[in-house]
Amino acid sequence: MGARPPVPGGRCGLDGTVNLIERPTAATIETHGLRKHYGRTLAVNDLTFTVVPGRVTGFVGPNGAGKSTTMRMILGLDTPDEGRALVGGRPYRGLRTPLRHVGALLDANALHPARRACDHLLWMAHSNGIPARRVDEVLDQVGLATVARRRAGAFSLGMKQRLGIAAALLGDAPVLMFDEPVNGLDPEGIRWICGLLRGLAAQGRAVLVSSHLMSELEDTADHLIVIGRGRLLADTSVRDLRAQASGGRAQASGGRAQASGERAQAPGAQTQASGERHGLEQISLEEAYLRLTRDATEYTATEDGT
Ligand SMILES: Nc1ncnc2c1ncn2[C@@H]1O[C@H](COP(=O)(O)OP(=O)(O)OP(=O)(O)O)[C@@H](O)[C@H]1O
Repeated sequence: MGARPPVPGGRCGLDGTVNLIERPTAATIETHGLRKHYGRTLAVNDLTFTVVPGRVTGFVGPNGAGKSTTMRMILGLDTPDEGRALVGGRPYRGLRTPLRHVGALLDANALHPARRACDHLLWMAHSNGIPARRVDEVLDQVGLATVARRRAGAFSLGMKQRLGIAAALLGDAPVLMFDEPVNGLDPEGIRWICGLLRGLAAQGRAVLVSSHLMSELEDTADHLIVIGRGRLLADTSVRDLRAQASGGRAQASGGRAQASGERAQAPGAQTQASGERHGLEQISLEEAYLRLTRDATEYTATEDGT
């Protein structure tokens, strides 16, 4: 079925729907034994995890760990050498109207620079049987309503991120996936997206989000998939990861541990049951993450940067 071109009228100029009936998928992402090489680089190595509905799952790992590759395989943009990825129990490539099943932002620059923001979204909506009124709704939701008719190529990185998020929201999908969505966003924008992610999960959607900003994830994610060198290092709740790392710190407490304990006292830090049990101050999620991934970090700078 071909996409219909936009017509003038209204803020984004359209009202029309292409109806494609397809059974909605469940709100899950599953990977089973995913493996992917690029030449001699083993980017993803026997990766199995499930993202469940109703919570924000952070997808974290050092640079080059394989997060983007995994997300591309989930979206059928890369083919695994082994294993499979399913969205709502089905392979992405088998979905006729994929935006209705999974909304994703992988690369904010993946847009036609000469196309107006609203037209970019209208084409996506048409090809996925999504009512055109959703375009105005999502532009409002991401704060781009006033620049809807501007060419996307002239957008700043932060504006492109918002447009990418709008595209992900377009299909009202039960599964959402964002690859470093806070890149380029200002502090207000970062706060906004953290709230948005929590809200989407509270509606019962499965939300998978990669980020290097552990402090933001600490307040946003309920669960973490941690990978390093393509392998699964942890599939754990945020609470358990911090509690476990804090337990480990008890054997090696010192000045550094004291410092991280102080940080955990900051507003917003969660009280951890096991920490209280052992009479420990909790370390931050960032510290827990660094401990977990220190042997799986490929690219580290020397201390003085030389
Ligand atoms: N198209 C490609 N061709 C060759 N190698 C690739 C390609 N895409 C990824 N890789 C390699 O695969 C590995 C995993 O990369 P990937 O981008 O998935 O990691 P990442 O966890 O998303 O990293 P970052 O946090 O830095 O974005 C890296 O060694 C990377 O160089």
